[in-house]
Amino acid sequence: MPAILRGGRRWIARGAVPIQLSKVMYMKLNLSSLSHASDYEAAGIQVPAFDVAATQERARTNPRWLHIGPGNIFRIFLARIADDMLADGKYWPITGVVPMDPAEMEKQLEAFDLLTLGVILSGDKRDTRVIAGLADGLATRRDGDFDRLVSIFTKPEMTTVTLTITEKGYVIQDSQGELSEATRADIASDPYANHENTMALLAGLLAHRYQAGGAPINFISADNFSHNGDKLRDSILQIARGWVERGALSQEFLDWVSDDTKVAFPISVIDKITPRPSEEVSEYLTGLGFTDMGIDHLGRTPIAGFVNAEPTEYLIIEDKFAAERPPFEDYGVYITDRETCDKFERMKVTTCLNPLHTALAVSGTVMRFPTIDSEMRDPDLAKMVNILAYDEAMPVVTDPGIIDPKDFVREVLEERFPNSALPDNPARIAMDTSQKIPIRFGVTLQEYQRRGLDMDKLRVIPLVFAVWARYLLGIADDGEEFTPSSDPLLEELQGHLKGIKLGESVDAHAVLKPILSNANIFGLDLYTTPLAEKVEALFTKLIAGPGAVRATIHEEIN
Ligand SMILES: NC(=O)c1ccc[n+]([C@@H]2O[C@H](COP(=O)([O-])OP(=O)(O)OC[C@H]3O[C@@H](n4cnc5c(N)ncnc54)[C@H](O)[C@@H]3O)[C@@H](O)[C@H]2O)c1
Ligand SMILES: O=P(O)(O)OC[C@@H](O)[C@@H](O)[C@H](O)[C@H](O)CO
Repeated sequence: MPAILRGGRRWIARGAVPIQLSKVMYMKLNLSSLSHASDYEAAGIQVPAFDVAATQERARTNPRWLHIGPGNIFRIFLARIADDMLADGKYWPITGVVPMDPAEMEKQLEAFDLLTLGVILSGDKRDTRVIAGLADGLATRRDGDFDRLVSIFTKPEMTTVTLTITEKGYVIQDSQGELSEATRADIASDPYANHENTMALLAGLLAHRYQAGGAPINFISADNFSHNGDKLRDSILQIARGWVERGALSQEFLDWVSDDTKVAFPISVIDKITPRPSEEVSEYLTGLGFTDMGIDHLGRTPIAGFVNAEPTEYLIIEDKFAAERPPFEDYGVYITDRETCDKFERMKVTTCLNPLHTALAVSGTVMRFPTIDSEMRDPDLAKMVNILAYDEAMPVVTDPGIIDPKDFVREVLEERFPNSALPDNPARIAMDTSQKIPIRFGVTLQEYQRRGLDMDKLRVIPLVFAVWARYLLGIADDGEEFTPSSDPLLEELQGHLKGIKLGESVDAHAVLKPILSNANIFGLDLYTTPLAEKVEALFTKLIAGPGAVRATIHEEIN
């Protein structure tokens, strides 16, 4: 939203109500601009309530909390919690570690002296704040940074590692469930080396820590999947075991990593819809006077000095720690027993939020909806996710006690997804769908099987699987091409569907069998359920020609 000059004063349209700034300001987000706090205040932007430069300097030599994958959710949620702690005099600055492209560290974080502008969007309100919880930054693939990472990792006072590296960051197997070639190469290599795969990197860093005395440590995965801490532990242990089996490390090291009083892997659930940076928010910040809040790209991924998100947030962590940790519970985080985490996770990740998101992601992309909220204004799509939530998912939800599932799902369907201020693109959510399905749908299907519930009644779950298969063709419902979001199995899956053309007949069973029978994708072989046959029939309808996706969804849910 551009700034408007009126009588020499600068006005910014903020929602419906223009706010007036006392003077025109042009600034960049960096440490030096923080010394002009009045400029920020004039623009209604909250600034850190502590000495950021001094904290950053101290954090380089006195690290306490390491975060791997300092992307958007981290910057607006965990880093904000750390900022709040620092403001209260609790010394928990974060050292961010970029495990992939060092350009992410340089362009998205270091260019802004590690600061982030957090913009919370709801209705016509935008609450903007400078977040300074990230106090040091490393990129493992940058010369010299790995050595510094080892030195930080071996310090006993650095007791907590958090992660937001996406589901695929934990995967050490191939699509057939065998150890991947890259993992086998890591196991064959020097444990103490700088490994590209994050699981091997962490296993190797633990070897360094053990060698340096083995101070206890906590690993908290904050990625969106079932039993994230267990998966993290399992991947790290498999690699560590491989090293021990070939004699590169001692059994004592493996015993230490396996001992949860020494190395703890609590499970967690994190919830805050954090879309990619939006052009509208970029323009709004530019209108406030920032000259560096444009959106750049790393490959296809948009990056920016700001993060936009919804106001709602939940973080639930299992009370299982081996070492001193940030005082999370004083900052709105639930520290609770495993059962409560489990139930919350089942509610959020496997039933009441993330599966609905994936349903909207694949159908919205194929039907070319620009945002999730615009899909929620479409009666068919809104009805589709309502059926999915209330009729198909809710039967397997158990109340976690800390929030009533009925309230949670109502908030998701009536407030959070329809939030028209939140520019969330279906393509973001469609990323890595093959990795998400086993968690977002497979867990529910397994629960149906376990409880002997009737799967034949399911209408939307098979429809979503069929729309996903249709999505993989890379042809939108208008008959024109689109580029599917990245997914580690994209090429393999598209290989099975090669040659399919809209309007031409196809043997749906033959082309879909290799996909629908893959228990790694669906959590079970769909041919052991009534669903495979339904998916095949739906897929045949969905490829009947342009407009068939819209027509099939309409027909199935009405
Ligand atoms: N964005 C949200 O709404 C949201 C909400 C709740 C939870 N999460 C969880 O957080 C994760 C990150 O989301 P985000 O929005 O911050 O994404 P992002 O793209 O902004 O950040 C992802 C981070 O992970 C790193 N990464 C990506 N692939 C990796 C790999 N294979 N190995 C190691 N590191 C890798 C990236 O370098 C980056 O630092 C999600 O996958 C999800 O599990 C996101
Ligand atoms: O972040 P991902 O890629 O695992 O999933 C995409 C979205 O469904 C997800 O990010 C939600 O926005 C989030 O889970 C809300 O808390």
